[in-house]
Amino acid sequence: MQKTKSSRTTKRMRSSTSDSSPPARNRPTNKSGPASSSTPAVPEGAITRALFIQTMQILGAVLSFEFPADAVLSRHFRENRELGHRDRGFIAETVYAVLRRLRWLRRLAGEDATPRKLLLAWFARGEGWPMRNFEGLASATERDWVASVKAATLDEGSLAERADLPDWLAERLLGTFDEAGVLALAQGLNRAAPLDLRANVLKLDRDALLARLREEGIAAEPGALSPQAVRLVGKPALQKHPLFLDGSFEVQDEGSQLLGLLVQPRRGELVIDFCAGAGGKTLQLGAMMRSSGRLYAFDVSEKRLAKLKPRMARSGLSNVHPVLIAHENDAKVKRMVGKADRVLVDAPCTGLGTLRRNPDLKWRQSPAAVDEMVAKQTAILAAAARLVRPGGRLVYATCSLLAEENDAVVDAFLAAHPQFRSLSAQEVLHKQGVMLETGERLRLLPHLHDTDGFFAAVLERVADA
Ligand SMILES: C[S@@+](CC[C@H](N)C(=O)[O-])C[C@H]1O[C@@H](n2cnc3c(N)ncnc32)[C@H](O)[C@@H]1O
Repeated sequence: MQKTKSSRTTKRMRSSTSDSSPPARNRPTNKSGPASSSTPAVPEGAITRALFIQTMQILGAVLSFEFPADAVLSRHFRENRELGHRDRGFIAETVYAVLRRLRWLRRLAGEDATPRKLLLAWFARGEGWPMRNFEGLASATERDWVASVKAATLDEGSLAERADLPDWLAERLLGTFDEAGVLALAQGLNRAAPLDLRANVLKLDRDALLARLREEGIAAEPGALSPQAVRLVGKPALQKHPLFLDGSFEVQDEGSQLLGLLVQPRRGELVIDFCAGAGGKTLQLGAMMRSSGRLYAFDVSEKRLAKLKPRMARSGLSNVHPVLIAHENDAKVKRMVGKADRVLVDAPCTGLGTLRRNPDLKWRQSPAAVDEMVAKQTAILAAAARLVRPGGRLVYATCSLLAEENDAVVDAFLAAHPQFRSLSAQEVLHKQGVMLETGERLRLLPHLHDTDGFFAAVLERVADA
């Protein structure tokens, strides 16, 4: 991507897209910084031509859907270190906004609209810019087009169009929700996610973390669901904060924290996090075990496991053992058959519950990808189940919203494995003070719980099986 200099600067903001470090994206304020002698003046609330072009180029790269949007943005920011925090925030927010409302924007701008047109349509209708803001950015002909977009009215459209979802996804969701439910869910998924922290209970409890943050002027509230969660009021930069560096907290969605509570590991146990990735849940489980017993972090991705290492060092945990496996039936897995007190399968999935953070996923996923995931999930769950000792617990979880990846996988597993029975997720949570009315299986939804979308089932291997 071509490098361009921008001038939308001044106020300190930041944008990081890694899942293991504090994020994240900024809300654009539509207020330009003071014009310097080297930059042309822009109307109040508008942006410079350079920033417009840069945003358009990145949007073009993202809309090829070759790579995840957060990877494209991270790479661009790495390669353009001169870009200020405010400009980064503006670019990231704008690209994400267009991805969220892509279907609507294509209806306004034309199905084959270029990134440039989509961007102009977003500023005109999504941001509601006045015509004067387009003067330095668009030609006279384009400004006529912008005026027509501003005036356009659309018919009601199909459910998928109204929900800004691909047809196949809206159809699948109709298997679980009614039309109003799909629309409410889609609206929840189109909002930006808040920033949640998890107190590392090995070092301090949630209330102590909250007090320390507030002492330093960071506005925060206790999480509504997880007793380990702190929800920040804004999105301050925390990557260099002493409490982050000393492992007092990690960034973790509050909904994701409930999965750790469903595993409910105890001191001295042998616990396996079968799909540990960069260890978001491993670290939580390790702290709940008070760094005792043995906690194996399996994953097939060397790159993801490598990201766990610095997090382990910060966390102060000494009970975590990362293990790279080739596949779910690796000999390293087989050695653990029947030995584990608890196994978590945080399965690879379509990730559709995380659309607040990864809005491009809805355009990148497909029915074929769902089928592929279901086959993988089924195989991983069966392999992981073999590790559970009689009387031990198995938790299957995804951040998908699709019944195919959730209930259907668990139902098929239970039908084929009579030695396992279902436990009530609600009861497991209630016993830990989380008074969520979730029923037998945990279902978290952004528009209802203000968390990412999660599903989890708690299973137990019967004692004499
Ligand atoms: C949803 S992510 C896990 C996220 C992680 N638990 C966390 O909290 O950060 C799913 C993980 O499953 C891993 N995976 C994929 N196939 C696997 C397999 N056959 N066995 C074990 N892990 C696998 C992926 O590499 C990925 O890291």
